[in-house]
Amino acid sequence: MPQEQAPQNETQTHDESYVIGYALEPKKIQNLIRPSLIDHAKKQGIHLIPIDINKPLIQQHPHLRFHCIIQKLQPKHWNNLNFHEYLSKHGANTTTTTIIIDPPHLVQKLQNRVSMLDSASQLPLSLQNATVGVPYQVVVDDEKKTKNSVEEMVMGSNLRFPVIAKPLYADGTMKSHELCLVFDAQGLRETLNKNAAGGAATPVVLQEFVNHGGVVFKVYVAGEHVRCVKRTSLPNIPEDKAKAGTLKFSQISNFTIQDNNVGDGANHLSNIERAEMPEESLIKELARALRERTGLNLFNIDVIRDAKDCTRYLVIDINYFPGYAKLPCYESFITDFLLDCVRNKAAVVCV
Ligand SMILES: Nc1ncnc2c1ncn2[C@@H]1O[C@H](COP(=O)(O)OP(=O)(O)OP(=O)(O)O)[C@@H](O)[C@H]1O
Ligand SMILES: O=P(O)(O)O[C@H]1[C@H](OP(=O)(O)O)[C@@H](OP(=O)(O)O)[C@@H](O)[C@@H](O)[C@@H]1OP(=O)(O)O
Ligand SMILES: [Mg+2]
Ligand SMILES: [Mg+2]
Repeated sequence: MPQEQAPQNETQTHDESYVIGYALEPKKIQNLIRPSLIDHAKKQGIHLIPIDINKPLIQQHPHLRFHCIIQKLQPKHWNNLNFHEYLSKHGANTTTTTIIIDPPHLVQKLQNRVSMLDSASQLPLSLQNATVGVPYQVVVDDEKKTKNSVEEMVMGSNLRFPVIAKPLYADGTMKSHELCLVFDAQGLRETLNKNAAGGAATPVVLQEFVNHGGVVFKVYVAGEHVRCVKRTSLPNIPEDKAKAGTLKFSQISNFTIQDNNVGDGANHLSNIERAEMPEESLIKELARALRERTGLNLFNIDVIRDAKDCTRYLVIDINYFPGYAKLPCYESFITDFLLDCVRNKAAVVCV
């Protein structure tokens, strides 16, 4: 359907026909809004319409009434679009409500690796004897770096090497995904002193590295819909094999076994194949609890399982609006969520 043309029943008459806008950056559109999704959604009465993220929404698609809008936006785009102006015309206090999925102030909490994990700490979850927690972590900012020696930082906390240094701000930039495994005090000194061109400069979080068998469980959440998949992770670091210095890496869970710089390819494949999935009830409870804690609908949770204690799960990362297209049959996963939003508006938290 050309962008300017409204779906035939655009003036909202047919119960089973809905207009969903997507306000996304070009890369996300390319990854997510594939013809297979557009076709599948259309068969369920959902028309997916692109929204230009660089101009006010009120100036776009004058003949369309959006039932719902999904978005992953930088603040400047949020300002450009001026949803508030649009909502004052089509918002909650009018008869033609448009719902915008997930408010930016809640999404922002996932863009800081401290507030992100706060939502996952002390979860009241203990199913089949399994517990879910977060790794121990400390923040090092410029002030702390100047005032304390590396030895003081480590000795003064419960941190033990190896640690992972992660940029504090997980704001979607390439830099925010540049992580560093740090094996000793010298490695930490180097990591903290890197300049802008050299990776993890402050502010960073230093997070306890937990051996977990080289597999990360990615739990994708879209409202009440939940799917868990296994992906590549860092291999175990044997305690008796002392390593020194640092190892930089980025977005390792996207690596396949063809990527030859992640340990031994064959071992990784079998690690992933062999790893048992967490109990479904645990995954569902975790997703439900984090939906409640974060107030968000669209996110994924990276979870690892302690290699020493298979009942101990740890949330290490939460991402807003992740790469759903990596899920098998993601088309129905996304469409079912959108149908829930438009049919049962009370079930979603929105702007
Ligand atoms: N505390 C930890 N212990 C062991 N491994 C970890 C830990 N934290 C992260 N990792 C490994 O590093 C990878 C990247 O870490 P993390 O998910 O925090 O980074 P990210 O850049 O935010 O990732 P994403 O691409 O999912 O947004 C994880 O998938 C996991 O393999
Ligand atoms: O597409 P985007 O730019 O949103 O990238 C997201 C990426 O999806 P993609 O790999 O399909 O691109 C996600 O991968 P999975 O967890 O689903 O594996 C994850 O890395 C997010 O953290 C990224 O969002 P960011 O943190 O950078 O905002
Ligand atoms: Mg991650
Ligand atoms: Mg992340």
